[in-house]
Amino acid sequence: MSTPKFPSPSTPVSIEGPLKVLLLENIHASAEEMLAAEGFAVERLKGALKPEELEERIQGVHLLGIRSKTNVWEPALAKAPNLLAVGAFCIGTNQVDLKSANVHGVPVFNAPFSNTRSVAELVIAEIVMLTRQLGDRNREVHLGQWRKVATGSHEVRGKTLGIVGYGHIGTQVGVLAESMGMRVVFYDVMTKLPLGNSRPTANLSELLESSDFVTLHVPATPSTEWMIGAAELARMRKGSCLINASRGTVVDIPALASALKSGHLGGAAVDVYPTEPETNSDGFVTELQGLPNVILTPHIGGSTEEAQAAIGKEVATSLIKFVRSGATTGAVNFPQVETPLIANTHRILNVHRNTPGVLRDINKIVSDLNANIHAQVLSTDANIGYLVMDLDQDVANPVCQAIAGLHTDIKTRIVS
Ligand SMILES: NC(=O)C1=CN([C@@H]2O[C@H](COP(=O)(O)OP(=O)(O)OC[C@H]3O[C@@H](n4cnc5c(N)ncnc54)[C@H](O)[C@@H]3O)[C@@H](O)[C@H]2O)C=CC1
Ligand SMILES: O=C(O)CCC(=O)C(=O)O
Repeated sequence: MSTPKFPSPSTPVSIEGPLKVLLLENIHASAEEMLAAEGFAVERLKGALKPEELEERIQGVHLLGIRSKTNVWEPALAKAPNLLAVGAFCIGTNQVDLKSANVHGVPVFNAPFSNTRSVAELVIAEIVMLTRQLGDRNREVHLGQWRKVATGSHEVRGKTLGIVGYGHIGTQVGVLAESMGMRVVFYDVMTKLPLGNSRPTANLSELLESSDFVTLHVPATPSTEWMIGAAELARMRKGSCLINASRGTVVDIPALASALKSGHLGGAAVDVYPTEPETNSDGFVTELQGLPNVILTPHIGGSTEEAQAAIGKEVATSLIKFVRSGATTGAVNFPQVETPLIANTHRILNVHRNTPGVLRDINKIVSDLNANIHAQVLSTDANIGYLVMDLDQDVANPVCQAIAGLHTDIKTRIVS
């Protein structure tokens, strides 16, 4: 295992004036309202930032909000010693280097199911659209062409839907599909409770071979990278359809384009791509453009007003709780601590390298400064320890300064 790249601060996090928040990618106004109501200085931008732009803009920022398109990697984290937390206003967190964020003492919060239903509903719509070739019929009539045909159009009732990744979204899709009379099978690396009449397949091949529609709902991980390539597409039934609203790295697009051009697949709906534009004004090119019965959408699976408003509130709530009390419950990359504030104390939040003797050194500082500990909670993972400590108000500041000077320190601040 490679040695993590820890930062070496010697002072507590600098917070002078209002906390600085940078929200990117048109995050819903509900988040800005909540964060501004806390007295934070919020800047909200419409688009994503390229890595080099982020490295520039992140300096001095305390809270960063992103969606799926801004990559938060080590070079940016290294330039943001005051960064307290990242809010991913979405489900996926593959765009953040979670390990780097962890060793920089930066918890990453997401919204694990606020847009789940929106994705599931889009997928259901696409199943019907694909089987009735609605995209093509719609385009033709707009162009003044009248092609009233039944050939190749089917009802979904009685057809088999194969769901790859039977998590939050996959299960919702399954429940909705059964209500339309579809037979549902699923494949997941974990053992999952089958909802309704759905049943698991023994492996991915069995699912591909037995489904009329295959829909993908896996996260972007090394195990899902290009998991649907030429070999997997060849296993799918002739005339069947593929739907990908998961991540662009899951499907080999050139292989999908070949399977569609050859007529092996009857159609596809694709919402996510290996490379996506950063803003709505950038152009976009994919090999799938212009192919018959192919629905292409611009990563809008979770883009409904309901989902975005809920995500804005959910992630802003996590960020505010973390700022005010250090609560890390729900952070996807951090030891979990949530403990009530104690009146008339000051709270020190300390992230440190998880090496032997750190707690001894910290407690020696506390003891040397004759400070009384009202509460102390430590939670650790392989690389870091996260310590929440409530002290008498008059000693908290010198204790915080001294802890930040330890060679094991990563990030320290006071909540008062
Ligand atoms: N198009 C869009 O706008 C949106 C896309 N997404 C994407 O959808 C993904 C899934 O979201 P959720 O259902 O909420 O996640 P989830 O974590 O609830 O479910 C994912 C499931 O995939 C399974 N899985 C992981 N690796 C697998 C593999 N190699 N083979 C088979 N199964 C595997 C997991 O065990 C889990 O059950 C997200 O990670 C995100 O990338 C999420 C929201 C919106
Ligand atoms: O709406 C977005 O920005 C991203 C949606 C998504 O892909 C997710 O939630 O993981």
